[in-house]
Amino acid sequence: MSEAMIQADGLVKIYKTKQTEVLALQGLDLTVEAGELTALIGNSGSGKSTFLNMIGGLDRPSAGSLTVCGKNLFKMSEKELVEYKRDTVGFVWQNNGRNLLPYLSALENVMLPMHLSDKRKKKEKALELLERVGMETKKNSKMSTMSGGEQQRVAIAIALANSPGLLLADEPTGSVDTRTADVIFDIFTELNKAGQTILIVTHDVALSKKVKRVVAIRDGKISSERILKEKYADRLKEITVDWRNEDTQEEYVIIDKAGRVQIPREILDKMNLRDNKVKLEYQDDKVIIGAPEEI
Ligand SMILES: Nc1ncnc2c1ncn2[C@@H]1O[C@H](COP(=O)(O)OP(=O)(O)OP(=O)(O)O)[C@@H](O)[C@H]1O
Repeated sequence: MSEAMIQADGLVKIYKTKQTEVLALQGLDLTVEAGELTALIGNSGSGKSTFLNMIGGLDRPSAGSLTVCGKNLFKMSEKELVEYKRDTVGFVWQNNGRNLLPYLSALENVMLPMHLSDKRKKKEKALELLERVGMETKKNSKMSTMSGGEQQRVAIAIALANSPGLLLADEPTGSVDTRTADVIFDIFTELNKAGQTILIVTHDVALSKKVKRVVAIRDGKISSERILKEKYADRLKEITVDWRNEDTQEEYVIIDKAGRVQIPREILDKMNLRDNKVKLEYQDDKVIIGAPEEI
C-alpha cells in the first residue's frame, strides 16, 4: 500500500502560557491520500489553523504522531525542518502580504523562493506557474498595483515555486469578494486535477460544497466528513450547478480509534437529556442512541 500524504494519529497540541494551558488539538486522527483536495472547516477556535501549522512545520506538535510526505514531523532537526518548509509544503495565507514583496514584479516574486541554480530555468518555471494561475499577462506588474484577488493568485504560484508535494491554504479566500473567491477556488480545483494534493482551511461553507472531501474539526478533533455525491463529482465546473444552495455532499460522522463519536450539539439539544447518560441499542445494523426511559 502506498504511503498517505498526511497521516496524523492521536495528534495533540498544548499551548502553554504563564497562567493557562490550552488544549488546541485533542488527539486528532486524519489520513489524506496523495492527490486529494480536502477542505477543513470548523468553528472559530476549533483548532484548524493549529493543525495546518503543525503540518506546515510552522509549530511543533506536543504528542501523537504526524507524518507528511513520508517525513516524520516529530523527528526532524531544525535544519531538516527548514528544508521541509522550503521543498515539501507550500503555504498560502489569507493575508498574502506575508508572501509577497510589493516593489517586485509578479515574476520576480515567484522566482525569489526558487532554489534552482539556473536563472533561465527559474524564469521558465515562474512563467509556467503564473500561467497556471491565470496571471501571465501581469507578469511584469508590481505587486503593489494588483487587486487582492490577483495578489492571491500570485501567492498560489509562489507557494508552488519549489514543486511541493503538499499545498496548504489557510482561508485563501477570506479577504476577497464572492466572485474572486470562486475564481481562486477553481484554480485550486484545476491544480488538484493536475495531481496536486491540497488542504484548504475555509470558513466558506458554500465554497466547500465544491470540494470532494470536507473534514469538520470540533474541539481539536475530527468530528465529521462530507463527501461529494457522485452525481456532482463530474460536474464540478458546470455553471448550471448551484453550489451555494444545493446539498452536494453526503455527511458522515467519524468514529475514532477508541470507538468514540461526537454527537453534534444541535442534536444533543433536541434530545433534551437530563444528564450525560444515554441508551445504546444495536438493531438491524444500526446503532440507536436515545434518552434513557424514566425508571
Ligand atoms: N499561540 C497560541 N498560544 C495560546 N493559545 C493558542 C495559540 N494559538 C492558538 N491558540 C488557542 O488554540 C485554540 C485553537 O486555535 P486555532 O487558531 O487553531 O483555531 P481555528 O479553528 O483556526 O480558529 P479561527 O477560525 O478563529 O482561525 C484556541 O483556543 C486558541 O485560542
